[in-house]
This record gives sequence, structure tokens and C-alpha cells, in this order.
Amino acid sequence: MLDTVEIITEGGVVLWSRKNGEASDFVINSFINDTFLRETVPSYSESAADNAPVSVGRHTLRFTHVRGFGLIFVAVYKSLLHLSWIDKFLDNITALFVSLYGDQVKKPNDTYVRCKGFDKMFDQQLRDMEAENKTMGNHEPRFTEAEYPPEDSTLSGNLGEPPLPGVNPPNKKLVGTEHTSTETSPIATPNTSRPSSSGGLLEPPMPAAVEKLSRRARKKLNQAASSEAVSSGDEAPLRKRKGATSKKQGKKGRRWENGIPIEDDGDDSSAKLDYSDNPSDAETKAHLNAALEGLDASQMGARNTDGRFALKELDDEDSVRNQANSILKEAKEKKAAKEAKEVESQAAATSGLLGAGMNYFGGMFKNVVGGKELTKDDLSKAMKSMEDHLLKKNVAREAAVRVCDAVKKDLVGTKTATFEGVNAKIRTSMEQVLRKMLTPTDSLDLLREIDAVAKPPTTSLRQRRPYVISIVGVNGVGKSTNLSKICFFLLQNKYRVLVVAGDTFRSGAVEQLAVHVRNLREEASRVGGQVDLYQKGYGKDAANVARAAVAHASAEAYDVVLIDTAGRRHNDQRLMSSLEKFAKFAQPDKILMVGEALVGTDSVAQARNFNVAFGKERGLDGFIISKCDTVGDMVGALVSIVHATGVPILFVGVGQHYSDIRSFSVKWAVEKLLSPPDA
Ligand SMILES: Nc1nc2c(ncn2[C@@H]2O[C@H](COP(=O)(O)OP(=O)(O)OP(=O)(O)O)[C@@H](O)[C@H]2O)c(=O)[nH]1
Repeated sequence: MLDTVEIITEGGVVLWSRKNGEASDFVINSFINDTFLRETVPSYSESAADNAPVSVGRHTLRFTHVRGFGLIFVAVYKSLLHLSWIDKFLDNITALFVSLYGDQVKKPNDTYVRCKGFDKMFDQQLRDMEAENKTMGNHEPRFTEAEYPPEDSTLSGNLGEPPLPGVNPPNKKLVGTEHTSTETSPIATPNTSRPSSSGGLLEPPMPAAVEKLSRRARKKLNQAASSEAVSSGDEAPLRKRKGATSKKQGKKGRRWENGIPIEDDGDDSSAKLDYSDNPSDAETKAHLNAALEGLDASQMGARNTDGRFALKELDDEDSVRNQANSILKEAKEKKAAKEAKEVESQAAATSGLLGAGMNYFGGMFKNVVGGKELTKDDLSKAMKSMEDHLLKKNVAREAAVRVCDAVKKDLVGTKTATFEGVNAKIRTSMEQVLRKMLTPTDSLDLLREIDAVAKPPTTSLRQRRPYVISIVGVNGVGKSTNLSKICFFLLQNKYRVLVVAGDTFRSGAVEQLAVHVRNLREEASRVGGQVDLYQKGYGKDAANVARAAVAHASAEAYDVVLIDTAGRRHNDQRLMSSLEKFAKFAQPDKILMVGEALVGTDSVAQARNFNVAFGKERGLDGFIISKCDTVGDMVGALVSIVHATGVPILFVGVGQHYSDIRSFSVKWAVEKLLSPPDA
């Protein structure tokens, strides 16, 4: 059972309190005086952590401090109790109070915080915590007052220091207490205020004893109290009440004197009515105590504004619980988001690349523990998450597994001090693995290569010839369009380009290419290059057409030959086998495969099959990944294709215009791959 819970401002004003005993006032006063009001002692944050138990005599005090709102939540209980749920309880009521009344508290000119409705939530939380605790079999130890040592006025730490001038001394109430009770009394004392300037902030003190007990219980309690031999200020009213009760009885025992009946003079001091003389008094008290144990009137109802105690409706309790649960859920989510943001900004400081994705990755690696050498087991869960992430980015599974294995290999045996360190390390390693995979071993400077072949510095040493590029790929991936984009780029550099209609198979393919060339000619006439179409119609052997075109280009001193080819399924044996002959006849300097960024798991097989289709001596020289503008961050096909072949990506298509082609950027791709998946 908690002795006291108080919600206090940093200035010592009690906003809300619930008490079951007076003794804890001393504990709280001392704590507030010494920790928050005195300037001579170190700030509590240097001496005590939130929620760390503070032991004062036979009491334990726990607190949380919500700095943004200047609020302190304090709970006091007897040290003999083992309240396993106290941390959670304090966290919950803190979150609930801040959510419900935080705005009021923050208003600088508002002198009254209307938080009376908090009673219900508090009671519900307390009940649920105690019930949960009991369900789990954690019954608090029963104890008697005799088990306690006498209250020790020597406080632990600095709590026993004398109060400062102007600050009220410990264990003295500043605001008048309407009723005091001993700790053994089951009756709750009324709410009181904490020292210092409560002003109008306080809720009016409530007669908690009245709130807590049913009428019948109060009556019994008064009867029991009257049996105490000790004189108290309450004695007279109790007797009066007894008298009133006896008058109401329909049949009374007649009093006799010397065998003569005497009239009832209404004397309430009648010995027969004095319960203290009743032989069954001890039994009655025991019975009452048992009946009062855990009795809490607020469980069945609440007092209305007109002073009447109204019974709750059946679903009232549930609705309080539901409201509390939804507030707590929201507070938990906010807290988690805040923590994740902190991890993100910390990690961002250690790795500049992934900025926006830190939060996301922080969650992914949360099971990896820092401060020790990383083992395969430590990393396997994080790597599984990373593998799933790469799959979401459209990386083919076998490529994703390879990337994750490489990261694991890189990190096993390494050590970092903190979780954030591990987090940053995994991301850095992942970034490095992807970079390494996507970065070509040889840098390609296409224009320089073209110049070296088509425009050698001395014609006497080497025979001049056109630089030949052929474009291959499955149907509809954008071969003709991207060939045209390359042509457009070459025209900007004033090259003379021959475009070859190597797709002699699909009807319309030649005309389509002719349209592209016509368009490009306009550009050539504007910028100064030249572009022509070489075509032999349909049904011809593409390899022969290509060889003839190259010969023609050589004779006509074209700088570059761009050969379009028919689209083919990578698993169409007949069409794929013709590529070997094509390569032999056309002798291309570069065979570029156009692959779609849109392609799924088929990307690996497509790339592999095309790469081996040109014979033992020859493979693909590079990829153009088209339609990158359509996939957002899902650029995993790039990884799959490079993983499958080891062939570099040279260009990416980013739209349908001739200018929509870019050199491939590894940094761009890695950022997209490591960013959180698009919503
Ligand atoms: N959004 C977008 N569309 C593209 C891109 N590249 C090509 N396309 C479009 O893809 C469609 C097919 O392009 P083509 O160049 O005809 O494809 P192909 O591979 O030559 O087709 P086949 O000759 O039938 O095999 C066209 O509508 C193009 O405009 C790109 O980078 N982005």
C-alpha cells in the first residue's frame, strides 16, 4: 500500500495528492526542501537519478521529474514493502498526468490546475497494478506496526539538514490539516498541501475519510474508535453519534434501579451504550478491520458536485481504463519516437551518408549489443532484417544474402563500445559492401575510348576505324530509346554517328528507329554532329547486317556505330545463340545490355544468360539500367545484375526523353538502397 503520492511543482506547490498517512509528509517535505528548494545542495540530478529509491527512516521515496513541465511525481511507502510495480506505476501516472494536464501546467498565468478528474485515473491505475501484481503471485508482505523500528529522525543523505529560512521545516504541515490519523488507522487522511506557496493552486482539501468509506463502514469505525481508551478530540462527536443511533432504535432495553423501572432520560452516557465495555469489543474490532481492509469507496462510485455519492455505471471503470490505456499507448509511442530520433541524430554524427534512414536502421539493429566482440550469432538477427530490407528494395534474394554475408564477415570479431557504435558500424559496413560491389574495377571514359579508336592522334601508327557499340536486351526494356539517348549524348560532342537497324525480326522496329534518327538529326543540325541510319529491312541475318554496317561506317569515316538488336527472351535458345555470331561479325568495342530497373528476381538470370551468350571469349561490357525514374528507391535490380555478372553499370535511364540518361553513380544507388523503403 502506498502511503502518499503527490504531484508537486518544482517550486513546491502540490497540484494533486493522495495520502494514507501523515508520516510521509516529513519525508516529502525534506526531499523537496533539500533537493529542489535549497540552492546550497547539489542539484538532485547530480545526486539522485529519477526513480532511484531514496530511503528516509522507515520510508522509501521514489520520484520522477518531468523537466519540460517542471513537475515532480513523488511516491512514498514503507520500506518493508516490496512494491515491484512502483516504477511502472509512477511512469504511468506521470504520463497520464502530463498528457491530461500538461497544457494547463505550462500556462504561465494560470493559477489553478484543474486536475480533480485525475482521481479516477489514479485509482484505476493503482487497482490494476495491485491486481496484476497479485495475479503474478507477488503478494506484498503483511506487516504490523510493531515490526517497524521507531521513526528515525536521522535522514539518509542530506535530507536531514535543517531547513533554510523561509522554508518550512520537515514534518510540519504548512497548510492546516483537517484531520490527522496515525499510520495504523485504516482511514485515509484528507488531502493537504506541500509547504510553500500553494496559493490558489490547490484543490480544496477533501475529507478523504468520508470519500473512502461507506456510511455503514464509517459508523462501525466510529464505534470501534470509541472503544479506544485513549482520549481524543473526536471522542465527543462519537458519543453523540452513538446516542443518536440508540434513539432511533425502536425497542430499547429499559433501565432499572432498585427493581423499579426508570424513564429513559436520553442520557447518552449510559454504560450499556458504551461499546468500550462490550465484552465482544475485540472481536468487533477485528471484524471491522477485516471489512475495512482494502475498502475503497471510489471503486463503486464518486461524489457528484452536489455532494451526493453516485454509483458508477458498469462500464465507467472500463472507460477510465480505456482512456488511460490509450493515453499511455500514445505516450509510449511518442517516447519511442523521441528515443529513435536521438539514436538517429547520434548515428548521423558518425556516418554522414544515411541521415534520414538512421531511425529506421536503429530499430533494425536493436538486438545487437555493444561493448563486446561481435559474433555471428549477434549479427544474424540484424542481418536477417537487413536481408528483408534489401528484398523490399527489389534486390534478388541471392544478391541480398551475399551482401549480408559480406557484412557479417566484415564485422565478426570487431568491437564497439555502445549500441550506437554497433549500429553505425553495421551501416558503414553495409554501405562499403554495396559500394565495393557496384563500383567498376576499371573506370570508363567512353569519349576518350571513342577518340582513341576513331580519332587516334597519328593515323600512321594505327588504322582509324569507327568505335562500335551494340545494344542488347530482352523485349521492350528500352534498347532503341537508350541507344538514341547515347546518340544524343555523342552528338553533343559533335561525333559522326551511324545508327544500325539490327532488329530485322520485329516488324516496325526499323521504322521506329528511323523516327529516332530523324529526331536526332534535328539535334545534330543544331549542335554540329551527324547521325544517319543504316538499315536493310527485315528477315536478314542481323550479324551480316551489322558487319556490313561497320564496314560502311569505316569507309565513310563515322566515329561511332550504334547497333540496335532484336529483343529476345534470355531463355530463348535459338535467338540467344545467334548473339555469338553477331559478336564475331560486328566485333563491337562495347556490348551494352539494357536492363529494366523494374525487373524483379528475373534480373539475375537475364544478366547471366546474356553475359555468356557471346561465346567463351566475350561477355557483356556494361549495363544501362532503364526506367530508374519509375521505381523510386527500389533500385535493387542494379545490385542483382552486378552480383550476377560482375559487369559494371555504366548508365541509367531516367525518363523517356533523349536527355534522360545519366552516368551511373554508386553513391546515389547506395543511398537509395539504404534509405527506409518508400511508404
Ligand atoms: N520512363 C522511362 N521509360 C523508358 C525509359 N527507357 C525507355 N523507356 C520507354 O520504354 C518503352 C520501350 O522502349 P523501346 O526503346 O521501344 O524498347 P525496346 O527494348 O527497343 O523494345 P523492343 O524493340 O520491342 O524490344 C518506350 O515507351 C520508352 O519510352 C526510361 O529510362 N524511363
